[in-house]
Amino acid sequence: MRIDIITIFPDYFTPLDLSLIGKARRSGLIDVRLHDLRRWTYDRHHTVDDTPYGGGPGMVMKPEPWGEALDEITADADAGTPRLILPTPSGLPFTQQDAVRLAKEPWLIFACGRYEGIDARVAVDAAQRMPVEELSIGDYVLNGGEVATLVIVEAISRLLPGVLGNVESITQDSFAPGTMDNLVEGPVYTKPPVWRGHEVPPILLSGHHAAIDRWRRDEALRKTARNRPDLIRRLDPESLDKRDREV
Ligand SMILES: N#Cc1c(-c2ccc3ccn(Cc4ccc(CN5CCOCC5)cc4)c3c2)n[nH]c1N
Repeated sequence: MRIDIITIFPDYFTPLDLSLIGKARRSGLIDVRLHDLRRWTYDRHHTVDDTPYGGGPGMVMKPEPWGEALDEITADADAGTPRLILPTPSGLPFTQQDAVRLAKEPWLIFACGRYEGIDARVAVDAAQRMPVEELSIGDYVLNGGEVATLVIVEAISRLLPGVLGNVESITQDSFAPGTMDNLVEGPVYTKPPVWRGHEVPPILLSGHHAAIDRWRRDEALRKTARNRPDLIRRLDPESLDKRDREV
């Protein structure tokens, strides 16, 4: 997968040099290319913003640099057609299902806005040449699209074959379609068996795998009911067995 990221703060993305994503980049599994938007400005101050038409608070990102940046980056005809991802507070909620869907894309471009956002014509113009998605990572306000892009890139990259050593951890993920029925994960434990007087639940040391699986599902149901009752309501009643209903 090729990922192009356009931003005025390229240094925000040094975390993509680290850990499993950094390893995937070095092995060629993921081709991440960072672009400083100011490269497509020509005034002395490398201006990327201006006052909003119609008044209002803050500044808006000018369309010209974005248009030229996207033109140059997408001119690479050999790479096929990219999908442009625009993080924004007003975007569609980004979900695990979106991560699964976008992980199948060969080429993504992320436009990281700042200030009060990017001139709306940039998305309209880009949509004439490629699919464009406005996505939000949650109902809280950030200062720009960089953190959201890091979140989305990590959620997608970890699903790519070869990036995570342990494929099973993907299938056991919360929100992963299928296996855990979109339940959140229950508590996890490791050695020592007793720590500061706190014991690991004995069932986990029993070696009875069917009982352990049952206990884990019970704990996932309990935690989901406590922290995410909205997910419980969405569960297909057919997916709950008699024991589940007793939890
Ligand atoms: N994904 C994601 C995000 C973002 C996000 C993503 C991208 C950009 C680019 C600029 N910003 C700052 C910003 C703050 C507030 C507002 C709204 N105001 C606009 C003017 O009228 C008042 C209301 C817009 C832009 C961004 C924030 N925040 N939270 C998420 N889940």
